[in-house]
Amino acid sequence: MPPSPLEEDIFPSTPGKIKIERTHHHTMNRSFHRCFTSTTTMFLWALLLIALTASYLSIQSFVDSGTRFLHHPIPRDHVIIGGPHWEKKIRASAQVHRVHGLSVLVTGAAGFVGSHVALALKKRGDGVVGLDNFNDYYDPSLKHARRALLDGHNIFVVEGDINNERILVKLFEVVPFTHVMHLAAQAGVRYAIENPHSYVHSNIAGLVKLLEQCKSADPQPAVVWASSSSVYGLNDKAPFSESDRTDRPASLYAATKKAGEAITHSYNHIYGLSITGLRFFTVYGPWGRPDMAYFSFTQNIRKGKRITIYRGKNGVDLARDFTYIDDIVKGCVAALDTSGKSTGSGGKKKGAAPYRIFNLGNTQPVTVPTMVSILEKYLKKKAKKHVVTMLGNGDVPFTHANISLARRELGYNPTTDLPTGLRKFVKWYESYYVEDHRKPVKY
Ligand SMILES: O=C(O)[C@H]1O[C@H](OP(=O)(O)OP(=O)(O)OC[C@H]2O[C@@H](n3ccc(=O)[nH]c3=O)[C@H](O)[C@@H]2O)[C@H](O)[C@@H](O)[C@@H]1O
Repeated sequence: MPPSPLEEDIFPSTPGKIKIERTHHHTMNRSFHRCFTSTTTMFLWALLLIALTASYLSIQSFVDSGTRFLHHPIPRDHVIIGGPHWEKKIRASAQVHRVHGLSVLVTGAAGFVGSHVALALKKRGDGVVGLDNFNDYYDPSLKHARRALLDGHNIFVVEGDINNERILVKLFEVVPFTHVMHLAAQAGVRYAIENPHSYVHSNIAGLVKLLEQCKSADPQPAVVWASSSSVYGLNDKAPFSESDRTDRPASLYAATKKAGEAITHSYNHIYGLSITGLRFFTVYGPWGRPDMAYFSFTQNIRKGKRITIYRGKNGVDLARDFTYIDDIVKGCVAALDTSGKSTGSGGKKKGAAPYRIFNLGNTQPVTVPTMVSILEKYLKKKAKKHVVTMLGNGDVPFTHANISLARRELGYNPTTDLPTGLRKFVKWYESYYVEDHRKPVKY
């Protein structure tokens, strides 16, 4: 007998947008018929219905006010998890096509870094299965376009949340993954003020769900995951080294990434999971995230709309160690290749396993106004700049990576400077949005 497909929960695992299910529909219909027998009872029923509708609407507005900032996987009832057809697709996608190739579960595969890493792995013959909840933090159509790209390379992206244990269990039942590249997260530094709970949901609860699955798997996979340069927080010793202080986060986003480093350490210690955390420094490039400054600036400069440039204390320009996506991908792949094995199985540790953290930056900080002037040159248009001093929004004044450790251990060697990388980004942007007539969503 074919296994019965598990349909994705009607109540998505990400809280929020609740679909009201019409239960007991037929039973209620019958009762209505019995009761609507006289005009008086009809009138009373009408009154009752009005009262019920009013109280339903007020409850609904209460629910909305509590959850309106949580963004969600777009509920797609047709998504089926499990069943022979689904399993066949997963196995085909996870098929390894080279000697000693890896079999990798990439979470956040429809995301910016995830889609690039998934493609790079597949192209060299590794097996890749993607997982992504396609939430609406930014335009989901871009995520679906990235998925289509992966699909064209025979990479199957499962639509589901890392918090959905049933999906994780099922995936590991079908494929004995050697590695997990964990890139699914709630990104964005300043958005944490608006929507703190989504950071806890994805970056803390989701991470633990995934690690629970990895620790119980047999064989245990090695885990490589995305931390962030933001963990350095108020550290002012430049450039930032992995051994510098990371106990003064400036945003909740940074705090959840720092918590992730501590959480992964405990799984490494207790269960023998091999862990590598990568501190990414403001990654940018083609197929990037529309919520990031370089992307939304491009969009607004093209349209002649005003852009807001944040400035730090005493009128100091903010600076970022912008890192090009291709360099980051090489760092991710090298981290997978050098991860070493997890030692445990089925939740039991058998010995010490590697626990590593690396900066993946570019080592050349550039100020935000300089980044804007590079864009102006490529877009052949002046930006309408609105400069504001912004304090306490989660931003740090500058980031600057010391990458000696990644150079030594991963052979990481970034080669793309900001002008070169932005030129490639603008070229992609114009082909994607202008030539293909897609409409960018406002950010
Ligand atoms: O390095 C990292 O770990 C982080 O890099 C980026 O965070 P951020 O550096 O804040 O990137 P953007 O949001 O693109 O901002 C870049 C710079 O532009 C500035 N900015 C942003 C938006 C805006 O409207 N105006 C503006 O001046 C920010 O203050 C910041 O200095 C990513 O968004 C995070 O997800 C990532 O974890």
